[in-house]
Order: sequence, then structure tokens, then C-alpha cells
Amino acid sequence: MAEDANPFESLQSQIDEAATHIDVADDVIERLKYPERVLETNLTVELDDGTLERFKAFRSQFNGDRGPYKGGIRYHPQVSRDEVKALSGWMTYKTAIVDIPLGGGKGGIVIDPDNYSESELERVTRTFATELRPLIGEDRDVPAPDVNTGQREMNWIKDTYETLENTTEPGVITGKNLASGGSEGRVEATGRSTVLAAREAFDYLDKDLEGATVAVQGYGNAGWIAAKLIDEMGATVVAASDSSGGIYNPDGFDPVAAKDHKNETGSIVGYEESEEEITNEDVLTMDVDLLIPAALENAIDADLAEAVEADVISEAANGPLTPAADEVLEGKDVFVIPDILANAGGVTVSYFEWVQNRDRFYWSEEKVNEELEGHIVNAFDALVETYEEHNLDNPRTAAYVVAIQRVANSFEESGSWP
Ligand SMILES: NC(=O)C1=CN([C@@H]2O[C@H](COP(=O)(O)OP(=O)(O)OC[C@H]3O[C@@H](n4cnc5c(N)ncnc54)[C@H](O)[C@@H]3O)[C@@H](O)[C@H]2O)C=CC1
Ligand SMILES: O=C(O)CCC(=O)C(=O)O
Repeated sequence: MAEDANPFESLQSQIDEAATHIDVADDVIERLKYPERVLETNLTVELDDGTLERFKAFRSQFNGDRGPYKGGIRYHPQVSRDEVKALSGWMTYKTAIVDIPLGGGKGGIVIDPDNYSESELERVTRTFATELRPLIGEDRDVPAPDVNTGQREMNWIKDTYETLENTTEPGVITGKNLASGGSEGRVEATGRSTVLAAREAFDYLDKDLEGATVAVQGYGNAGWIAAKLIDEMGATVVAASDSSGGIYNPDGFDPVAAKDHKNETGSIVGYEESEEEITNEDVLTMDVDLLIPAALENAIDADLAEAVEADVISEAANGPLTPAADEVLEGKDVFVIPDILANAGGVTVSYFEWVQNRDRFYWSEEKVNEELEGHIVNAFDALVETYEEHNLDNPRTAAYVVAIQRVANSFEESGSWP
């Protein structure tokens, strides 16, 4: 298992590294390294057997200089205050690199949803929504899905908020289903940007995506869609894993059938096209052209990075590399497309959902995907321009240079209170 780095410290070291390449004053950088505020709350919820259980929950509002705080809500036993703070910081620089008028936030509940019934999860979610009510709103803070949450939870939060506020405000949350005001293309958006960014990187590096081999770690929303779309672009997905283990076929397998198998059995392990069952570490260190980490933070530490053989990494997950791993991979000339760009499709289409909710006018899937592609290609071009102009060794630093500069500009141009 990879050694754990504190994700909040990882975020701060990424900011510090980028800060050495930009002309932003130290006191402004200091402001950009910490959340503006963090809600820590305890949700007391009645279980189906009538007993009460307490769940710790957080919402971090990192930065609102460029617009309302924006970012997902995660349900996971490892959710912690520092994790949520880091994730909200990454959201701030993510919305900046893709240049959408939003800030950064993130939330989470310390819970393993597999251990609770649907009605218990609904009560937990509605209790959290009640706690969040004074903080959120379409012009204040707009949550969305993340690990182990999806349309169902977003619909519950919207309904709770609208009921308590006695209003209609679908833009208070994104990632809803279509009937509740969701957007076409939101479910696929994170995986879509991961592969669009990979396509741009392959083009930049003069590498052929057609026939390229791909390994995907994590087969949830982000990972499986990335596998499906990269397969459609002509690449060959040879390995994938989820929390139960991995599958491998040197000739490639059908990502959709692998997902069907996971839906039926709970895991991709045992999928019939797999020639060999492999470990999660095998997936991360496989000799492939493209590696897509799509699970959780700290998947690759410095030791594992020594064994990584991929040429390009497109980070669907947030924070999958520790800073020490980043350094090792930089030394090995692995081109890492940073999370804040690679997985920014999710928040970009969330932004489109928010725009559509406010306009009460809905777009076709074709328009959503076309607009998304424009934002990702522009962000990649901005990264490359800065990468070359500053002669940087790490694309992540280039992305942060662009993003920090944009957030700092908004802050500085708003003037100051006496
Ligand atoms: N859902 C979204 O719109 C967005 C998600 N992300 C990031 O993508 C990553 C994955 O999120 P989702 O796909 O939404 O979550 P999900 O809950 O749909 O899927 C997570 C997947 O990771 C697997 N997993 C967990 N631990 C693992 C391990 N140690 N080894 C291998 N697989 C493991 C799970 O089995 C599951 O297949 C997270 O870092 C999340 O923050 C980023 C941007 C947007
Ligand atoms: O769709 C959103 O607003 C945020 C998605 C998210 O949590 C992320 O990009 O990490």
C-alpha cells in the first residue's frame, strides 16, 4: 500500500512550488493556501432499528474570489477535515484553470455507505442538507457528487433545501438527474475530460493514441467512463482495478461489458475477458502508454512511482500522486496531466448545469460536449504555453501557475476593505 501523505500538506506544497514561478506577493499566496472557513458538524440520525448514530461531516469553503464555492460531497470512512480542506483547495485551482466563474469548496461525511440501507442514507443526506442550508445557495456554495454519491443524493439535497427555503432553486446543487434539473453529459463529464486531456497530451508529445495501451485504477464514475471513451478513441484498455482487485488482458477487453459485470457482481474481478487477476499495484505499475488513476488520494507514493512504467498519466482522481511521487515521475520524464485539469470535466459540466438551471433553458448533449471540449482544450493550451514559457519540468506546476495567477488577479482587482 502507498504511504499516506497529508493531502492538505500536498496541496500547500503544490502551491508553494508554483509560487516560485509567479509574480504574486507572498502575503497573497499565504491567503491562497488556506480555506476561508470549514464547517464541522455531527449528524445524529435514526437507523432502521430505532437506534441513533452520530456521523461526522464537513464542508470546506476554500476560496470564493472568482465566484460561488463549488465542489462535491464525498461519503467515505476515510473522510477527514484535512482531506476535505485539500479537496476544496484543488477545486479552487480547478475552476480557475478551466476558467469558469466559480470558487472552490468540498464536503464529506465519514460513512461507509455499503453498511446502511437506502432509507438510512436518505436520512443522513437530508440531515446534512439541513446543516448545510445556511451556507449553500446558487450564489453562495453549490455542492455536487463525488466518491460514493450521485444523482440520488443530489436530488435529496435539492429537495431538502427547496422545501426548507420554500423556493424553487435547482441551481443550489449540480449532478442531479435530468428530471430534477440535471444536465445532459454530467455523468460522463469527468471521464470525458480525462480522455480529452490525454488526447491533447498525446498530440503534444507526438504520440499516437490509436492502439495505445491503457490501465485504469478505480472503476467507478470517473474510471469506467474514461475506459469506455478511450476505447472509443481507438486505444486498448488492457488493465483495470477496483477496491477488490484488478483484471488484465494483453489484447484488451470491452470496458462496457466489464462494467456490466461489476454492476451484476459488485466488482470487476472475475470478469470473463480477464486472462489474469492482478493487484491494484500491478495496474499502477503496468507497462502501458497511458495510466488513469481514478480512485482516491495517495494511490502512488515515491516507492511505487519508481516502479511506474506508463509514459503519460491522466489523473481522473483528485490527488492520486504524493508530492514525492510527483518528483520521482518528473525525474523519469513521465508526463502527468494534473487532476485539476484532467478531471475538471465534472465541474465544468456542473457549471453548465448551473447556467441551465438559472436560465430554465436546457442544452442538448451535443452542445454540452462541444462546450466541454472547448474548455479542456483551452486549459491544456494555457498549461503548455506556461510550461514552455517558464521552462518548467512538471505540467502540474504549469497548471498551478496559470490557476493561482487567475485567482490572485480576482482577489487583487477587487480592492481591499479598510
Ligand atoms: N464523480 C465526479 O464527478 C468526480 C470525481 N472525481 C474524483 O475521481 C475519483 C473517483 O471518484 P468517482 O469515480 O466519482 O467515485 P466512485 O465512488 O464512483 O468510484 C470509486 C472507484 O474507486 C474504486 N477504489 C476505491 N479504492 C480503491 C483502491 N484502493 N484501488 C482500486 N480501486 C479503488 C472503487 O471500487 C470504485 O470503483 C475521486 O478521486 C474523485 O474525487 C473528480 C472529479 C469529479
Ligand atoms: O461538479 C462539481 O461541482 C465538483 C466535482 C468535484 O467534486 C471535483 O471536481 O472534484
